[in-house]
Amino acid sequence: MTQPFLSIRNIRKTFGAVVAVHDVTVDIPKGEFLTFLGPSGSGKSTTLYAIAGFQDPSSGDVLLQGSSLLSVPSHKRNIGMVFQRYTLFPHLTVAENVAFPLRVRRRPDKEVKRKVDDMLALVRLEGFADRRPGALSGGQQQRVALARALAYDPPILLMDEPLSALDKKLREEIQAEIRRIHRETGVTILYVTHDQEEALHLSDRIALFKEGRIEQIGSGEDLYLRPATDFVAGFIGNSNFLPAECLETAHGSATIRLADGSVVSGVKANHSLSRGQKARLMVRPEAFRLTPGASCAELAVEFIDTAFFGERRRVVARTAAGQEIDIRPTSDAADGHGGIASRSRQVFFDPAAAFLFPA
Ligand SMILES: Nc1ncnc2c1ncn2[C@@H]1O[C@H](COP(=O)(O)OP(=O)(O)OP(=O)(O)O)[C@@H](O)[C@H]1O
Repeated sequence: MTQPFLSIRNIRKTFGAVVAVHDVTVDIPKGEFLTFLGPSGSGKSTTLYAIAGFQDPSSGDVLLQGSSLLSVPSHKRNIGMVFQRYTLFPHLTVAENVAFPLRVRRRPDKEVKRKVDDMLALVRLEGFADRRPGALSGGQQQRVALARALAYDPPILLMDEPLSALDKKLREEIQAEIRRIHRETGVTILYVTHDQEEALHLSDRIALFKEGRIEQIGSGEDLYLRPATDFVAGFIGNSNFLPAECLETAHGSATIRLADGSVVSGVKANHSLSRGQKARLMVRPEAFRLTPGASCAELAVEFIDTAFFGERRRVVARTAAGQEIDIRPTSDAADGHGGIASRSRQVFFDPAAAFLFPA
């Protein structure tokens, strides 16, 4: 087997009685864009800091091409870093900021000048070389931070919520830039965010953290289409969880009773559930249809509200059991249903596209 480029082995980190990271293991191939996603306090930053060398793990190891980094001081790990808060030196110009890591490494003047020009071109800030950070927008400052982090060609770039201080439009713009820079440089990126859209947009793979552990790791598609647990299903994308009771399971398929008394068979069940066990059926809002289809299950609802969102319409409905659910039919499928409120009707879903989890 080929040796992984970067290997995080059973990292655990405690602060007194607090276990920030329980046990995190992940192998990262060279050139991958891996995102640590998860709610606040789930251990993403602590894991990143163990790789950066800002915090020693209580146990476990971090290996770069097979060699442990733990005894290497942070500034000698050759890892670029970009953080949430702009960490530029305010008294230095943009060019001097970008040159800083090269000056520290005593690179010749000519090389420094060339590299600064290249980096400013990479982040599209040619012409800003002589400004000071205070005269730049937040987005421009983060681009300078990115240029500085990449100036000495580190093999790994760590980014901890680098866009969270920016507004939505700017965030999306810089996300596209980060993708381009990742493509052009081939640098291995580990990125921390609690924003699932950002994670889906940027990453080759996402490691979803929960309470100091990785709950599931895979492509955005894996996590969305094949969530291993109800936590993953609830965190990635939108979801409706309908309370259910398991009536029968066989060969990965279950028959269940929903709270309104209706019985649904052919539900995909990856977890072992026994007869009578309480469960939760997860149906994506876009998996509901307004017209029946082959082998679709039906659910009696009342439409409460509906709004137009371009390609899709959002419908809020209430089941006969009194639960509000979110439905996102395509707008053309919803044609003629748009203005209907407070009317009882059926909605339909394919049981094989729904997920059953233990309650
Ligand atoms: N220096 C510290 N001392 C004590 N507890 C800490 C310290 N650093 C982190 N923690 C705790 O460890 C847990 C994990 O924190 P961490 O910052 O890794 O989470 P996170 O997933 O990055 O969260 P966020 O998205 O809010 O930054 C939290 O409960 C946090 O309070």
